[in-house]
Amino acid sequence: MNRQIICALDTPHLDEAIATVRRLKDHVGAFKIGHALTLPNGLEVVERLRDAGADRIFLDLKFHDIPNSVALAVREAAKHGVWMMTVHITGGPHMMAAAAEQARAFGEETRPLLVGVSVLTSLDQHFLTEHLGINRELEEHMVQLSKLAIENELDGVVCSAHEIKSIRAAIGPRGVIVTPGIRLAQGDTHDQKRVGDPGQALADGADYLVIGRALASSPDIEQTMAQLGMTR
Ligand SMILES: O=c1ccn([C@@H]2O[C@H](COP(=O)(O)O)[C@@H](O)[C@H]2O)c(=O)[nH]1
Repeated sequence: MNRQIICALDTPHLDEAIATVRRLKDHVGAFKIGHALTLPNGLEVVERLRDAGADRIFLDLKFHDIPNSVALAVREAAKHGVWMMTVHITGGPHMMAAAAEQARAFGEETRPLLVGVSVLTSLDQHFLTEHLGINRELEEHMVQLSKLAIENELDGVVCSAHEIKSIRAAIGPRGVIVTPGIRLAQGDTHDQKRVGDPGQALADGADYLVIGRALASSPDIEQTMAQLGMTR
């Protein structure tokens, strides 16, 4: 079991998600669900996955709206007892503060952790510069947005393996860093642009690693965890 690994359940099929939870619950610390699973099945999937053995559920719906709408969404999602949730940092300071206030209303022990998303791991510098017209370096952009997230009461941020060190230096030891886009050296990068090695990501300061396809499609989980260097 490695409690720092979060397995992404990217499927619309609840039966498949439940089977993956049963297969991996003794190997990983949490399971992440998003739109693919919740849109066809509703947020009741949280209870169903918990019944299957998923103690910690990360609801990755990446809320991005005006403060009032995001606050309402966070409150409704938190009622399901999820462990972690995502909001977009570019929703702005008022939106993040409103989300954090709602999460905190559920009590320190049971409230969800809120982490902020800035530049998705499927994007690169070219997109940022050419299509969004942002002229600073992607890493610097993410450092500034990550600082904004912590200043506005989020618990942490999502970033790729490329930015962990500089974001950790900027937000300090207490901010939670969650890193998707984790791949083996020779692994298929799929639709991800900014990928990294699991051991290096943890050494650089990530608290949690999100791994989807490599785990969910693994025919031999013991072997895949060993290849990832994640058996401790
Ligand atoms: O910037 C981001 C934010 C979230 N994700 C999510 O992580 C997993 C990655 O899946 P893989 O199969 O390991 O690529 C997926 O659920 C994304 O929604 C991300 O990849 N990048």
